[in-house]
Amino acid sequence: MNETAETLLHEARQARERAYAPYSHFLVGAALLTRDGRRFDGCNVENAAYGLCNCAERTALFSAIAAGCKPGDFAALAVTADTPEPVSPCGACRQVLAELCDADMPVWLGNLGGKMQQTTVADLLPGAFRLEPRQG
Ligand SMILES: O=c1ccn([C@H]2C[C@H](O)[C@@H](CO)O2)c(=O)[nH]1
Ligand SMILES: [Zn+2]
Repeated sequence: MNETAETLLHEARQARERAYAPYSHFLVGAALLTRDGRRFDGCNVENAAYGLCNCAERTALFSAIAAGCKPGDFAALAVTADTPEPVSPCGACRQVLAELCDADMPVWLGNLGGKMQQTTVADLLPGAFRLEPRQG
């Protein structure tokens, strides 16, 4: 595992501890790195109206956008949860990743046991729907 992946997964694990998940009790953390070296963390935030639950990945991406980042500004994302295998992002997050991140952006998926799987945005959602095509 490279140093950036290790650092980002460590931050994702810390962000996971801030998850608000009283309904599923499934805590997830994410850490997003921008090309200019900034970091944005995310955790899942649930709601009694279950459809409003927001995943860790989207929390990180949306807070980066809210801070002024633009699509394509991102270099890598790490996500972790307490799963037997590296956590697998949901379809909604894959769609948001496909819109905001470059197709070849690395995504590091981890678990608390230290397993790690490297993938990319395009591998997570091949043939993603887009109104304005980006590469991939
Ligand atoms: O990759 C994932 C998968 C699930 N969740 C959240 C959504 C919900 O709060 C809880 C159970 O699905 O986990 C994430 O944050 N990221
Ligand atoms: Zn999701």
